Amino acid sequence: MYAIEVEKLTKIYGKGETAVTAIADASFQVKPGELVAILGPSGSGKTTLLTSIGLINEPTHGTVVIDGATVADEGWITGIDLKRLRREKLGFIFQHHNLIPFLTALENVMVALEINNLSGQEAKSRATELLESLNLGHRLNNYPTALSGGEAQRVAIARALANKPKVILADEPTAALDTENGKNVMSLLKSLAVENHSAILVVTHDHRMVEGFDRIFQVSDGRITGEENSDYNN
Ligand SMILES: Nc1ncnc2c1ncn2[C@@H]1O[C@H](COP(=O)(O)OP(=O)(O)OP(=O)(O)O)[C@@H](O)[C@H]1O
Repeated sequence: MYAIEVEKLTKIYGKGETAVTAIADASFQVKPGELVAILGPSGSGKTTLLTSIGLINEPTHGTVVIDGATVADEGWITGIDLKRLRREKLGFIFQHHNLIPFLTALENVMVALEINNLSGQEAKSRATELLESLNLGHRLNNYPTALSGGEAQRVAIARALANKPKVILADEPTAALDTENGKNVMSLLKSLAVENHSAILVVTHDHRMVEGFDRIFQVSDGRITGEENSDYNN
């Protein structure tokens, strides 16, 4: 079974003369454990593609299937609990970390677990373990303002992975980082694809960050115009 199946996905913002087709007829599948990059210039539709798959942005046309569940077929399927699916199946990593400023690193990760009904002590152990595996064991009780950009982004990654989602969607996760921290975040995502068997879709406009990805989609003007595989190097 595929982790993500997208068939003729189209997203049009607005109506009439001001309508913008941000994504047109995108079709592809991603297997569990696959790491896929979406590359393309600003405004080409990368974020729209991700938010449509991430059940945030209702597709105008086409089908979206997440982990075997059809969630959109010419619009959201009524009766499906999108919030629950998002919570249980998806991990979202944004360009800026979006950590909750008044919670510590540990608490930021625990919140994600508690929303999924993991109790206090269990949530604490799992969050601690995750943060330690990301070399943040010494930062558990720090607030986001006391973390470096790379550390905060790793906390956000821990939070996105806390519930072992089948699908991880990352929108420019390295944009706020220097090259070295950016490469660290990418290699972390790679190892998590392997260990958790999650499908990972990463939007970027930085060619240097996509070494070792299984596949690379080129997006231009709302269309997937090309696909390269892992021997891509730049
Ligand atoms: N909420 C919205 N309402 C109207 N138009 C939108 C909206 N969001 C995006 N667009 C338009 O859709 C197109 C694709 O935008 P999108 O943000 O998906 O591109 P992107 O490739 O992610 O860009 P960037 O790399 O700059 O983040 C652009 O023309 C944009 O102006």
